[in-house]
Amino acid sequence: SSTAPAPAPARPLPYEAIPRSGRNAWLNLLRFWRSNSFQRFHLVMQRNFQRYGPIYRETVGTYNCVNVLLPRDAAQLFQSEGIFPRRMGIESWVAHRRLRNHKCGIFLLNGEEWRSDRLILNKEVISPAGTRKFLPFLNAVAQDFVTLMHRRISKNTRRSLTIDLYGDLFRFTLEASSYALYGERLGLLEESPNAESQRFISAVETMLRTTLPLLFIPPGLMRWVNTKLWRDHIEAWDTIFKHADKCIQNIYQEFCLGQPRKYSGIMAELLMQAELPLDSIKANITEFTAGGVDTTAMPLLFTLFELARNPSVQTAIRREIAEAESQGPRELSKVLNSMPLLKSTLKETLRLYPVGITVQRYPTKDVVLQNYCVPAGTLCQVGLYAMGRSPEVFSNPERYDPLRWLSKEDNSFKALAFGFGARQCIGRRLAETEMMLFLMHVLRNFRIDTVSKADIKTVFGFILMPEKPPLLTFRPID
Ligand code: HEC
Ligand SMILES: C[C@@H](NS(C)(=O)=O)c1cncc(N2C(=O)c3ccc(Cl)cc3C2(C)C)c1
Repeated sequence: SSTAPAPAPARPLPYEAIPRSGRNAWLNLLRFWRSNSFQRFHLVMQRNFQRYGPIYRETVGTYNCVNVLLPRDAAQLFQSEGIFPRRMGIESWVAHRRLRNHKCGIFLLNGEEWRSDRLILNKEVISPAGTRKFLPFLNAVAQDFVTLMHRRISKNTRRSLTIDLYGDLFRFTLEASSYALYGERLGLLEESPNAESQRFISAVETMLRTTLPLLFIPPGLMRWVNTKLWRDHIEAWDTIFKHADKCIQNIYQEFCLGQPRKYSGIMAELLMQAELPLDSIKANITEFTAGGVDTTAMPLLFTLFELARNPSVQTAIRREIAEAESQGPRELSKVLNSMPLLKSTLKETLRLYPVGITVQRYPTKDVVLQNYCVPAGTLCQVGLYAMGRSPEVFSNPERYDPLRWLSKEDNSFKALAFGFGARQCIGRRLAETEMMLFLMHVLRNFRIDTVSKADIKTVFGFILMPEKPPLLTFRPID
């Protein structure tokens, strides 16, 4: 029998017809500014998707953006990113680099400049070969963290330790990423962590906190509206660059005196390859140093909290770790690849607590999203926080269930916490490896518990973070 012709796809609706949140851009900005909505940006987006549907347009100040949350629209968007994918720039960061005559790292570069640096850096930072080289460095630091916790527990008779892990996690991630980058231990996990590195950690926090209000206002205006905010921002940046410069000088000095024979970190490899000029190496290593602290510490805190309030998941992971260990001594990367549940646990944490709450692109050609025609060059972003908690995308979204990632279900374009494609997070392998090794050693040595089973409220401070850090209890496993 003749099959009826498939209905012609409806002609895409015009861009102007996309539902809009709020009418007047400047009124929006004022409202945002007054109600300090920046910190709840992820929740505002989630509510807007519930109100307007899977696509809506937002104009806040000079910022105009199309927001989507479904995997298929993310796929459409990435298909039109071109060979020089671009996300929204951060004016205030670029302004600082110009002020101090520093080069920009790949995060701030675009076009050919970005691509040439990125391809060179990929080999040492995100490639499997590069990852295998720095993996033992991360493992040593994860083991030292466990030693530090045992030392603290042995100091009290209760044989348990209840602490706010915030500060310790920042010290762990800075110690680990610095060791992988510079091949040098900062000594942050010893009794008296040195003050200079502590100052660096708080400078990264200050810089991120002061970035937020600057995101939506042109810094030219900002300098006059709120000079203290601007001054704090610049001061924090100067501290960050001074710290990174000191680490780089140490390595550069030794390198000039004689090339190290064995692998001594990402920075030394880049110096030896000499494919990037020194000022480009400095600009990128500084980004990696600062970008490797909060971004990796937060998901660890959220994972420990979720495992504390989901003891059955915690037990299942502990069993997987024991199983992986019982296969006898193997190369560490093979051990990590034999722990799918642990890897899915990280995915589950990043689904509910995506460090970067959105992924942004400017499509290079017109793209159809939710049957609307979006012109090339329009800023579009995928709301990761809203997607991760949308019942349209994930069944029982509120349930912390890492096994969902191991089911036969089609999860394509659902795990976007590290972005997508050629411009995805270059620190992805460093972060994943660091977090897996940390959790492997911590879970093998301690049972994690928490009193409060209530959800953690999150705030957006350029990084998604807990409003109040949870209190966790560590009990040694004899
Ligand atoms: C060592 C450095 C480093 C670490 C650690 C790191 N990042 Fe990144 N990340 C970067 C850099 C650099 C970029 C910019 C890459 C580019 O533009 O080519 C980036 C970009 C991203 C992007 C944008 C990707 C895109 O497709 O636009 C996301 C999302 C992201 N990171 C998420 C994360 C998450 C989640 C973590 C930790 C759980 C993390 N990052 C840890 C360095 C890092
Ligand atoms: C949170 C998320 N935002 S995103 C990229 O998705 O919009 C993110 C993901 N990966 C890395 C970062 N970084 C930082 O934290 C940071 C600090 C200081 C400098 Cl000099 C460079 C950075 C980068 C951009 C590497 C931030």
